Order: sequence, then C-alpha cells, then structure tokens
Amino acid sequence: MKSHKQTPTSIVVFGATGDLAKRKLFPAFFNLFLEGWMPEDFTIFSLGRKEHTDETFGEYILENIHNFSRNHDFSEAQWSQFREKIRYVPFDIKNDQSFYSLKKELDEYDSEIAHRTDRIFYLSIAPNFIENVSNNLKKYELVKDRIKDRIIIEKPFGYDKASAIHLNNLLSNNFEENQIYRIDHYLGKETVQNILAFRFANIMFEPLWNNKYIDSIQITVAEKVGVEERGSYYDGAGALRDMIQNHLMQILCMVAMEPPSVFKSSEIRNKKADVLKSVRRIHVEDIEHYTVRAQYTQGRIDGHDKVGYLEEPGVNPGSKTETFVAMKFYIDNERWNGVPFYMRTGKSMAAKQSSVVISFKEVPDDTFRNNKSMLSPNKLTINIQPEMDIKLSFMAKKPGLNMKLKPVDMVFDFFECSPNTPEAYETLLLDVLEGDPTLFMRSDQVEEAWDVISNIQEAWERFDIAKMQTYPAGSWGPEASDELLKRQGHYWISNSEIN
Ligand SMILES: NC(=O)C1=CN([C@@H]2O[C@H](COP(=O)(O)OP(=O)(O)OC[C@H]3O[C@@H](n4cnc5c(N)ncnc54)[C@H](OP(=O)(O)O)[C@@H]3O)[C@@H](O)[C@H]2O)C=CC1
Ligand SMILES: O=C1O[C@H](COP(=O)(O)O)[C@@H](O)[C@H](O)[C@H]1O
Repeated sequence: MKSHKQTPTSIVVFGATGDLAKRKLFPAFFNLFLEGWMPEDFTIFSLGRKEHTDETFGEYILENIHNFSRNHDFSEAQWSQFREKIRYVPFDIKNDQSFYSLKKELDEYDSEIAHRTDRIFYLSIAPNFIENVSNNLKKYELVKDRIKDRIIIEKPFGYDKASAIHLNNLLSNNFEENQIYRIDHYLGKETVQNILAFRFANIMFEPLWNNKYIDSIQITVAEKVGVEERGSYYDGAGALRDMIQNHLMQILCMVAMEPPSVFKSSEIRNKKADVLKSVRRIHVEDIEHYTVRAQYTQGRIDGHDKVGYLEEPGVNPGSKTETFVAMKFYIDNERWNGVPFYMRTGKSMAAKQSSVVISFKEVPDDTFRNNKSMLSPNKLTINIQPEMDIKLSFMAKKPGLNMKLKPVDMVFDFFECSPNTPEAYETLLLDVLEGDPTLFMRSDQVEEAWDVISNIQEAWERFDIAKMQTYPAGSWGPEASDELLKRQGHYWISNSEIN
C-alpha cells in the first residue's frame, strides 16, 4: 500500500543529461511531485558532463516535461517549486575527485536541513560505468546507511549469465540486496501489475489457470519503432537480450507463477523465480525447431518509407544482430506441463502491440456436437499497451429463433476507469522512495532469466544455428514465425484480430 512518504531524501541521478532521464525520469519525478507523492524535503542532484548551470538545466528539464510528460496541467508556481529542488552537478565518473565533491555536497545538504536524508542513487548510465560508480559510492562513503541508502540499476543487467553473476557479485560486495533496485520498467506498467490482481483477487479464473483448461499462451511485444538513436547499443544487444531476457520473461512470470501465500515482496519474488527455474532449457540441437530470429529490411510504416536494420545509423552493415525473435517454451511443473508458451518481439513491426493471449481448450464434444463448426474456444486477452484492457471472448447465442452460436467479447478497459494512469517509471520511482522492492528484479531472477536464454545465445552466436530470417519493416515478422505456431495448430493473434 502506497503512503505519502515524508522522509527527507537526496536523489542523485547519474546520467541526468541522457536520453532516459530526459524522456522518462524527470517527467516521472515531476508528476509524482504534482500529485503529492514526493517527500516534503527532497533535492535531485543531477549529474552529467555537459555544461549547465542550475538555471539552464532547469530550462532543459521544463522543455522535456513539455515534450514527454503525460501531464501538462500545471501552474508556473508548481513548476518553480519543483525547479527549486533540482541542482545540477558537473560530474565526471572517471574522476575520483567528483565522488569526493559529491559526498561533500550531500553532507552539506543534510546539514542544511538538519537531517541525514535517505539517499537514492539512480545509475542512468552506460553499463560499463556501473562497476566504477558502485565501488566509489562505497569507497567515498556516499552509501553508508543500509536502510536509508538505495541504488537503482538500469537494464541491460549484464550481457549473459556470467556477466550478470559478475555484476551481482560486485554489487553485493558494496551493498545489501535490499538496497539494490534492478529496474524492469514493464513491471511498473499498470496492466502488467493488474495480472496479479486479476489472477489472485478473483475466484473465477484461477481454477482454470492450468494445463487442464488452457491450450496455449502467447506473449507479444511488438514495436513500430526501429532502433531510433540507439543503434550502436542495440547492435551489441539484439531483441533476445534487449526484450526477451527481461520484459517478456517478467510478463511470463506474472502469468505463470503460483499464488503467493501473501502479497509480500519476498513471497512474490520467490514465486517468480520458481517459474524461471521450471522453464525447460532448450537443448542447442533443438534451437532451430524452437526459435526464430530475423532482421527487418526496408519497408513502409504508416505510409512512410523505413530503412532496413543494416542501414540504420550506428549499426554495423554486416551485423548479425536480430531485431525480431519468436520462440516456444515449456514450463515443466504440474500446472503447465504440456502447455506451449509462445513469445515474440520485434522492432519496425506492423503495429505497436503488447499483449498476452490465453487460449483455452475446446469444450468437450457433447452438447453442441452438431454445431461444432460454430464453436471457437474461449480466449482471454490482456492488452498491456497501447490498448490497456482485458477481454474475455466466449460463445453466446445469436439472437434469433434457432440455436446459432457466435463468439462475443466482454471487455474491461483501463482507460475508461482511469484515463490518466501513472507511467511505469512513476510507479517504480515511488516504490524506491518507499523502499518497496516487489516490482524489481532480485539477483537470482536475473541470473535465472539469463540461464533460460543462454543455450539460445550460444546456438545463434557460436554455432550459427537457426538461419537469420528477414521481414519487411511494417510487417508481423518472417513467415518462419507463423510456421513455428502452425506446426502445433496455433497462430499468432495480432491487433487486427484482437481489436
Ligand atoms: N534511453 C532509453 O530509452 C533506455 C535506456 N536504458 C538504460 O539507461 C541507461 C542510460 O541510457 P541513456 O539515457 O539512453 O544513455 P545516454 O547515452 O543518452 O546518456 C548517457 C549519460 O551518461 C553520462 N555520461 C557519459 N559518460 C560520463 C562520464 N564519464 N561521467 C559522467 N557522466 C557520463 C552522459 O552525460 P553527458 O551527456 O553530460 O556527457 C549522459 O547523461 C543505460 O544503461 C541504458 O541501457 C534502459 C532502458 C531504456
Ligand atoms: O527496455 C526497452 O524497452 C523499450 C520498449 O518499452 P515500451 O515501454 O515503449 O514498450 C524498447 O524500445 C527498448 O529497445 C528496450 O531497451
């Protein structure tokens, strides 16, 4: 349960001049401020190399709030109160002196307000800086209090299982696990959190949530955008690392986990980790059968020509990095034995669509056996974005004098009940302020998720198994992705069928 936290807090944003801070973090802090969720006393120490004064940095933040915030309804007075809370600190991570000066600045702030503030360090910087920053936060005693001081780590968390273990070890040398907040912003999305409420606060669905009634489950996170300005990062990552290892695996955990005995972070995180442990590892020799990888080629999206991946700025023209992945998993436990879980994600696709579709089994072949061709199995669709709804498709009688059947939908729409839902980063930042780690990834979850995909990484990258397919920008991916499902009598359900 969220409360209005009153503990004075120093928020330190490393990478405050970067893309993530501009589009997500500062608009999120401002919205929390406008809605009364920020502590009464707080300062955002904004660190970057670019030249700024408090004045010019404030102007830059205001411009970004106008461009990227969901909320434009604020007064000048509200902005100037928030503006007072932001200090720009020129900072070079490579220079130890910067850490020393930062420590002085934080201590001075504590003296100013006569309180040892809670300290939150947001590492919105390239992954190769994490080691240095983490060590120096400890060395210069910026992080000292095991309860009050927290560190937020952005994705990607490692490059593979070994590097994630290395990073976890490094962090645990410097901090307690309860101080470390590993962000996966999908977990902050309202519709993703609602999966738990839907499953565990209703009696109707959970009894059916197993292999006796469910035929297959598919998770799609399709994006219309290409790699945009992040070509050089993306080319070193690819869709498997950038999306499957984290966002799609986390959605999978929410859908497949066992009921937690109580709504408590340790309990929920344990149950999620259990799912990942039970995901069947795909043997290298089966990778071709279970996975599809592809790159987009030139095409058209919304009437505009789009370049192919290999022509994108920052991308190696001979790159073998995938921009699309489709795959099939099984979860080897009593609940899910035999149910295929399909996942797909891609850039430059036909539509933006994040959804989970639960397809139920057919009804037994008795009452309506003479009308069998009219029957379609029940389907539950959880639309995560851009539509935010839950839709249950079931059979009903067609109005008329004879018994004809047709599928109909019952829809719960998030927008209708709350048109101004918080952004994922607002939810997650508030959780850090309140010290609630439920929606963050624990070290074992991250390592387990890497483990799930490690054979795929090896098969693709080391042994070049599973041919790189192509798909035109603006399509739903390569044919091989449809084939993957067709083999088991399934098909992908895309926006046009869902909405
Ligand atoms: N952008 C996004 O949409 C997403 C980003 N992330 C992750 O967030 C993190 C930040 O990404 P993003 O904002 O895109 O990156 P950017 O490249 O846009 O920004 C990097 C930031 O790091 C700062 N920086 C670089 N070198 C130094 C240095 N030596 N000393 C001090 N500061 C330095 C830059 O400061 P300056 O500009 O002043 O030089 C800048 O503020 C990354 O880990 C990324 O993977 C995760 C999900 C989405
Ligand atoms: O983490 C990432 O997520 C975004 C997609 O996030 P969304 O909230 O817009 O769905 C993705 O574009 C990016 O490549 C990835 O790093």
